[in-house]
Amino acid sequence: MNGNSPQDGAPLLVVEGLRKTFRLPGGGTLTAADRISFTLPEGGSVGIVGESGSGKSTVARMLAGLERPDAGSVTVNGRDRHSARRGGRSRRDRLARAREIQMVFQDPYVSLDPRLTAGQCLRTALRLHGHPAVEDRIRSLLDRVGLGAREAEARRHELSGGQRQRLAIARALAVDPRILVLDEAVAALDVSIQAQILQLLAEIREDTGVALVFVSHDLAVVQHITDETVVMRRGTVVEQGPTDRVLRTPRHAYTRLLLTSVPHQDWDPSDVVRARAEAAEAEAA
Ligand SMILES: Nc1ncnc2c1ncn2[C@@H]1O[C@H](COP(=O)(O)OP(=O)(O)OP(=O)(O)O)[C@@H](O)[C@H]1O
Repeated sequence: MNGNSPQDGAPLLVVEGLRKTFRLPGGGTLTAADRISFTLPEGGSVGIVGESGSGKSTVARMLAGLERPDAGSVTVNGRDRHSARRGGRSRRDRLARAREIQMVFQDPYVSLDPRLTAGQCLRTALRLHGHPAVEDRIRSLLDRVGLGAREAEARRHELSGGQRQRLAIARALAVDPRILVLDEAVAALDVSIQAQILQLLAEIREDTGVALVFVSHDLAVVQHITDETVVMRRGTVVEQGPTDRVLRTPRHAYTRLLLTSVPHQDWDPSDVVRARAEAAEAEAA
């Protein structure tokens, strides 16, 4: 991993009071995220869960620096990622910031250059960040994510969805990030491929010590890969804590609704309707 080690005992990532409000085309505003706070230790893993529109991607984008918060701060290793500098940021600053946090999206198809083979894609990422793009390094990155010599020569349309996501993860890892933010990174994959990618991410975390921020609408997905979970609803955090505790003994009616919505043996969709009514009641109270 690059960079310095965190100051004694301090979390690697500290998110404090983040807020983002968008102007709507017809006038008016929408607060997509408000008062979002959590921490992530070095090598830790946190899940951000909630239904569609709850503000998860907005938070992920603020972490990665793709969206500027209206309030609050994102600090990595004690350094504020959004602090304004006179004259703007230099290219070097921007690249250094990108190396701290890398992001993997739901659909890597759009973010992969159709002209480049998988090997060339990694070479480009390494060069951009000033790493020597030596063949050994490219091969070991591909190997790290379970891609071989055939895939190294393939372009994006010649790779399966799972292979494309493996390549996107390899590209993110090319710069030795401290933190990977994965925004619905397995949502578009078949369940069996999802399991393989989740297993791969767990191994990468174990081997490299990279910390994970796992954004998902699916509680079953965060259950296996995160230590802590943050539950978002309509732009705010309704519950957060150790994943085991949140999933076993949810305190908020909305978390119970999310849990009830996960299909399982003897699952009855009418339970979801009931849980939704309870969540609405709890909100009105
Ligand atoms: N650039 C934008 N301009 C206006 N509104 C936006 C913008 N980006 C997001 N929103 C709105 O902010 C709210 C939160 O969106 P966000 O994408 O963060 O939610 P989400 O939980 O990630 O949902 P999904 O999983 O469906 O992407 C939504 O109501 C969305 O329409």
